Amino acid sequence: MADPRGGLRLPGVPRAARRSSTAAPGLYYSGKGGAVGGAAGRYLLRDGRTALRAELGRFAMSSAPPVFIGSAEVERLLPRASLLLPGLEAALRNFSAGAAGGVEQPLRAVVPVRPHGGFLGVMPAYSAADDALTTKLVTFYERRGDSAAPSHRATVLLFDPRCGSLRAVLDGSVITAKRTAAVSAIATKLLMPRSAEVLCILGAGVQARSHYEIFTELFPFTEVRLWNRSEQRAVRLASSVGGAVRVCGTAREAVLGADVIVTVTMATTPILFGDWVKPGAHINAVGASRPDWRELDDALMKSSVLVVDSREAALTESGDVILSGAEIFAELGEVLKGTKPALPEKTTVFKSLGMAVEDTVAAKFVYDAWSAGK
Ligand SMILES: NC(=O)C1=CN([C@@H]2O[C@H](COP(=O)(O)OP(=O)(O)OC[C@H]3O[C@@H](n4cnc5c(N)ncnc54)[C@H](O)[C@@H]3O)[C@@H](O)[C@H]2O)C=CC1
Ligand SMILES: O=C(O)C1=NCCCC1
Repeated sequence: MADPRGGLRLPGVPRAARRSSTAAPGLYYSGKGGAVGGAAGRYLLRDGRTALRAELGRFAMSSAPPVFIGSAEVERLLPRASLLLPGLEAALRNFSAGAAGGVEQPLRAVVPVRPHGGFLGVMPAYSAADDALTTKLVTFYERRGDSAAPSHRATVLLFDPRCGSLRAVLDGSVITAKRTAAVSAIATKLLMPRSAEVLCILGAGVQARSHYEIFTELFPFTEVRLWNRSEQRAVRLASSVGGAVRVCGTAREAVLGADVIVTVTMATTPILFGDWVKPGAHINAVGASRPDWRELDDALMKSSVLVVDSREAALTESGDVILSGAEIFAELGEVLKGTKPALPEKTTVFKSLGMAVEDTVAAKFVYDAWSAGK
């Protein structure tokens, strides 16, 4: 089987039944070379042998079979984060419109896994405008050192909103990387100074790459600077992206004079300080998603115009917002709608925590592209 994530286990279907069955409706895999079938099509088996058990038939008839869309396929169907911009802008506007916007999105539940320094986030949302219903399950673990294992892993479940049946299970890591960077790009378009030349990225992981990609696609920066706690990782990222990137030895060196700054680290104490920041710069603060974690210091938080994705989430989850006591000026959706001004001439901070409805938009985009046979 080509898809490295392997198969989804069907509830109530013994492994033996899955191994010895074929020619019946079932679970679909979309990985390249993976296998299989249309709506009434074949059931994929690890060894491709015969005879479907009765319980599998019963399960499969109860609803259309879900498709599994792995990371390589999500990447293929969503090659550029910028494809999400119109859908995300609409979703942000709708979210900030309250009930009239048709976005149902409770505050995410975050379960600490204390002995292992990890967290599980559960992020459900329904968007009436998209008629799409999803839940993302995302784990994030504070790294030990700078190990190569991903710190974040995610899966998105996409349901048929008409009846609640599961339509698709999608890799959520690519979706998370791209939708987060796209939302930062939306904030940047609205809030950055008029002539922005220097981009600075603090952090060199998954989000650093996705932010680099969309920011250099959309904006004409003349210089890109990168700093990471471990310089080796910054050098690796810089040499893999294809464009010119200056790796800086200190965060301060990277920040001084920058017009747009992106913080995408796993830091839990400030790595960006107000007295380094050029007046009028725009900052996308993407990390520090726990109430006691920080990326930005109090001076920067208090002296900037603060825009957030969700007020409720910022006041519950963001250490930078809660511990600094900074006042929230607007939600990004309010600025998009024009009910709050953008103020690009001021120093601005967009505090991003990530919203479930962003995953809804991205998952629907990927699923629709898959359904269209792209
Ligand atoms: N706002 C949103 O929608 C989302 C936010 N995030 C957050 O963005 C941040 C980056 O995520 P990824 O790139 O996926 O993580 P990653 O693990 O791929 O990269 C994290 C980077 O931070 C650096 N780092 C680790 N500990 C540090 C410390 N104590 N101080 C300074 N640097 C440190 C690492 O060297 C690495 O370059 C995380 O805080 C994550 O939780 C992630 C997904 C969505
Ligand atoms: O929105 C997300 O997805 C995440 N946000 C904060 C950290 C974990 C993932």
